[in-house]
Amino acid sequence: MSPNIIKDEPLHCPGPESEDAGQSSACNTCNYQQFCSSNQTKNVEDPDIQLIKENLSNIKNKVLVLSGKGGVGKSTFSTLLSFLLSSDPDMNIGLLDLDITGPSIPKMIGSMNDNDNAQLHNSNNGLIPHYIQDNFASISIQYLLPTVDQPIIWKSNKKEQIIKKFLKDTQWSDLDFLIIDTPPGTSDEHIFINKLLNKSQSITGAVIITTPQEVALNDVRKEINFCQKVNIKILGLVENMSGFVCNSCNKSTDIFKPTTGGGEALCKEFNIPYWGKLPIDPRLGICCDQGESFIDTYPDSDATKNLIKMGDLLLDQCNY
Ligand SMILES: Nc1ncnc2c1ncn2[C@@H]1O[C@H](COP(=O)(O)OP(=O)(O)OP(=O)(O)O)[C@@H](O)[C@H]1O
Repeated sequence: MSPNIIKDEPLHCPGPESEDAGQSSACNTCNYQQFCSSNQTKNVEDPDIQLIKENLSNIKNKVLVLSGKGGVGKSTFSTLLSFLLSSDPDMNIGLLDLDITGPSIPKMIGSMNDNDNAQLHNSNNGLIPHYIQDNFASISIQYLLPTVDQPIIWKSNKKEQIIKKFLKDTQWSDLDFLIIDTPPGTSDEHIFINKLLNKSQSITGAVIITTPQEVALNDVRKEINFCQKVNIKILGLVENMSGFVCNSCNKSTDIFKPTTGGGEALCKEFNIPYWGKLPIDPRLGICCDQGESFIDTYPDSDATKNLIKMGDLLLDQCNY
């Protein structure tokens, strides 16, 4: 029996090739638990892995943006980092929106308005990503949907198919960085991207985003453990929404008192690089809503200055 014929798998099926095959809590109710628990499935090479490897061979660095909690600023950071890196005309940047059920990248980078229909071109040669500028392209499920407000309610196997399609069929040019914005937590998308990318080429590393709140920091521990378990290097941790700097008087207020600075403490605890803080800046949300580059619009802001330092740390770690 081949794993490909497994039908009606439970919602959180780890996949027959996963290390957790047959052993996760979702497997307890599955008819194929015994089969997946056996070692028969573990060495089955997915033929798509080779195709993914070939398709992504011209991408130097693949960086995941992760967080334990939702709404802490992953998409915002992925957008800011992509705009920042692409401000160097010698850099080629791709931004992959892996948030299949809640894609927000197209709006944040200004490639799609609320009334737009799909803009992605599905040619015989694969998916043509949407170019924001000559050296900055993006791909998102949003480009494939007929309307912006269409809900996406998919079981895990359909999500895996679309993630495979993005990795296997997107016609990226030679890229220096592919920034991959993920949904919160360690869900299907993380398991698939790790399975498909780590097997085919290796992921350069992950940047973890948190806020200073204890509740977010606790979830970051799970994210760190996930990265360690699947051998993804943690490039750095960013404490977002860390303090509010008033644009009129320049005074800084710690909104999440007394826990600000928790990100740095966590980095010391786990011995991972601390990349610094991004303050709450309402102009940042407005720029993302309008699809504008915050870095270009507010080059002298604290957030931009801190982002430039973070970009330098990334370039350093990737030997640029
Ligand atoms: N530093 C900041 N200053 C002001 N607003 C911010 C900042 N960071 C993020 N935001 C705002 O917070 C909201 C959530 O950000 P974002 O969508 O990037 O989070 P996310 O972690 O990607 O969310 P999800 O988990 O739903 O994918 C957005 O409205 C964004 O504009």
